Amino acid sequence: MENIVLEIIDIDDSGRGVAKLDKMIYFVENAKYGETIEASIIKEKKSFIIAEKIKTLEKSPFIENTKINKNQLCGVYDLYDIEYSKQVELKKNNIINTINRIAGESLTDIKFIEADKRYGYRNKIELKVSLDGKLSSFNRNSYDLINIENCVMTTIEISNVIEKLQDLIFKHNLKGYDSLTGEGLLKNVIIRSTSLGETMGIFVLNKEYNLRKFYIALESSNIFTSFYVSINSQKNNYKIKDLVHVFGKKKITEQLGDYRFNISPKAFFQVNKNMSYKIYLQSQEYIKSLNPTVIIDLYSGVSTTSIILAKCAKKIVSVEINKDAVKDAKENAKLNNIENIEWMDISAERAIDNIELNGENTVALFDPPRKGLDQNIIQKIGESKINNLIYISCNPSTLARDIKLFKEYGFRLVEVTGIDQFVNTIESEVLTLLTRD
Ligand SMILES: C[S@@+](CC[C@H](N)C(=O)[O-])C[C@H]1O[C@@H](n2cnc3c(N)ncnc32)[C@H](O)[C@@H]1O
Repeated sequence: MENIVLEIIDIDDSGRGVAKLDKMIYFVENAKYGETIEASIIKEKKSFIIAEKIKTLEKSPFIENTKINKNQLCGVYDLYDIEYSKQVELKKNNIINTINRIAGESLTDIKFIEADKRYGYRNKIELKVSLDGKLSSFNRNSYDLINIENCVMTTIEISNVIEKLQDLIFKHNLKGYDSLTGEGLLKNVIIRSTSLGETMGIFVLNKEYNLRKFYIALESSNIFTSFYVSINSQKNNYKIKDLVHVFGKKKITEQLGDYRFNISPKAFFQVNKNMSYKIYLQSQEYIKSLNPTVIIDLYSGVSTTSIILAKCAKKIVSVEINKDAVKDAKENAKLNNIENIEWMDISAERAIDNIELNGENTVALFDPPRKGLDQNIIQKIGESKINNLIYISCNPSTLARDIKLFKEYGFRLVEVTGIDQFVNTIESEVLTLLTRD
């Protein structure tokens, strides 16, 4: 089949370039927004075609000369060299089009809170290690490793850790891990930082191994405030299993406005400190306009939202499945002198059957993982007396699906706010307010 010429007019949710030709939609990996390419067809479906980029014919007019190379990205940042105003336009359109298409809305514009920093914002990173000990990151959708030089998207604290940690790994001859053979030692290096200058490190090892000398050197280098190790021998599984605390503090502390939060290694915390605070402040604005008696905070993590909203209601019910996060949350409430939160350390799906949903003036707030809400939760809320919902999401598609379902129970979409939490990627955080009479 002959190659075709495509102009990339959009970027989809998973970062692929989107083109239209003869009324057909094309998706192309690694295509830049705004460029014209030569491509070959890989797979033809009824309503779309997957194509492969052969070469760039005309460069995108939106590309900036950032001088950043792929060894400095340390992850997938499809928009890293696209000018910021275009990134904002793409993200806004992505949110608007997704909600209109899936939830049947007709939005023409939404509020969008732009990022305060283009680089140096990520407070968490996961790195892999090649067999010769080089800190690396996975290439998109594969186990291929890209050796890293430094990471332009991470906080300065994490960049400093990476530089010193690499030296120590080389000095002690630590072996990484080979995904093909399943051999080696150091599989995954997770690094977190906070704006108070604290850092946490977690090594995921392929097997038990005596690293005493390395740990002593690591501790005396003062790279990490807190350090843990986990063993996971399952082939190509890089996740944290049981954790062993090796040295330093057990938790690190972050500050948002006047609030402080202790975070344990398995607990979730938003990856962009400044922008996440804006999410919480926007939620607070919505809550203040609703003036509820009770707030039900489902998927509450270390209760960041519950604590920031605590003074706006008589009682908060905070629901989170991760028991470590709930322990942190209880400690965090004390740390911030908050006394009106009740916790449930079970799944939201189970909790929804045990929470009073028909009390006076209750608002439900959701902040689920990417897969969105369970149908049972939507049904229980839909059949309850709750008339106001705040839904925070990092995935516009599942958010839109759930909005559509809430609309069947009489809710209407009042406001949508996009927040640029994941700068230089197509992803955004989206905050919505839904109400019914
Ligand atoms: C996107 S995070 C939001 C956390 C918190 N609202 C924040 O802003 O930091 C989603 C949280 O949901 C929790 N989670 C995942 N599945 C859950 C479930 N089925 N029930 C309750 N919590 C769940 C995760 O552990 C995580 O803490």
